[in-house]
Amino acid sequence: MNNKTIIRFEQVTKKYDDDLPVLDNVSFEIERGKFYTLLGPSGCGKTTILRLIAGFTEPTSGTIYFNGKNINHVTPNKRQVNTVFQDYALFPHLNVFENVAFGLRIKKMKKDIIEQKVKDALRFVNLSGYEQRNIQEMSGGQRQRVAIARAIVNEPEVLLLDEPLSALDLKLRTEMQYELRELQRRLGITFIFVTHDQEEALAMSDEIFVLNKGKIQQSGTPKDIYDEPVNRFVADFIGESNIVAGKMIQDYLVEFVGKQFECVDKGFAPNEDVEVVIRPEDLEITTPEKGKLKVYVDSQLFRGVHYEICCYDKDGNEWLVHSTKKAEVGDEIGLYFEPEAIHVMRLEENSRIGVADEK
Ligand SMILES: Nc1ncnc2c1ncn2[C@@H]1O[C@H](COP(=O)(O)OP(=O)(O)OP(=O)(O)O)[C@@H](O)[C@H]1O
Repeated sequence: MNNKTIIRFEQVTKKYDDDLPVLDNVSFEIERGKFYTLLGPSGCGKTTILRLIAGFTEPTSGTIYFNGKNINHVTPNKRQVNTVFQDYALFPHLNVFENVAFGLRIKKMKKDIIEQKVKDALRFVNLSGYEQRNIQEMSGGQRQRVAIARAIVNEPEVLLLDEPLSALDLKLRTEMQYELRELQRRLGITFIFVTHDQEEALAMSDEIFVLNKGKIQQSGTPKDIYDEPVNRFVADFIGESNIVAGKMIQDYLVEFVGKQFECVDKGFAPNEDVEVVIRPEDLEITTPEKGKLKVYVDSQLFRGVHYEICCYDKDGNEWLVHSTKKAEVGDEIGLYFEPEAIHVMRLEENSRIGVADEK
């Protein structure tokens, strides 16, 4: 554990009933002052991780540390953590000021201190002047900000955000993404943000944990995860990918679709069966002779910035290409790619599931 670590999960398992675990022996570290995102499909255990951090539920086994102390049995109100819920959970009968002041009143703080703290929190979320408004008179985006103000007024060390943008329309959602990111920078505290939207995760985070079936599949910066997915699940879930079966002949040489290609990967067993990922934007359309692969154009869609071209090789593998060049349906074309565009992954069953587990 390094001295930046604020939260640590050590072999945490959570079972609700006698069912399969919702979280299965998960270990990871969260550092102070960074923006983390838990990303994964519905039911993968994201909210359960937040609930464990907040103290709304306890692990079935394993240990959760906060600032180096075991907090397994510490009640939620004793944790330096606040949560912003998906539905904001605001009190409809209280005005903006009283919503934000609620927790401070329960703590029996002095009136003038409460006033100062609420004012500061509302200023942070650009809602100065809205103190007396009814919650019903606030828009979706404004309610969202009240919910954030109510959480940060307690000066938590960690703010947990459970899909806080999912109720907003696309335009407002994008605006709030910028706002949240900026707010995290200004506050300098740790944000742990839950989403199932991969674009949102890539745009906002310092670090992403990709979860599936109660396990962390991969953790890293958005670029790490996009450029070097460790397995098929991550490659498929993050962005669009072409994934084909291959064989790692030796270091820096991989075979797929019956041909051998130079690549930048190493450390596999000789002739190890692998999966190969190439992103659609890393494929360049050429004449059939100049390409590294020959494919037939099956269909094409104009997507505004690029054409999305669907092709097939002689083995029947589908190749999706994003290109500013147009292709003709039915034509044979070449596909060119650099060695760096090839990402070699171990097969799912052997893959380094839970890179974070190894820390
Ligand atoms: N209180 C509970 N009792 C029993 N099962 C639960 C409970 N809470 C969650 N689960 C189950 O645990 C699994 C993980 O749930 P969790 O809410 O952590 O997933 P999630 O990744 O946040 O999903 P979503 O994106 O749909 O919110 C699901 O199968 C869910 O049905």
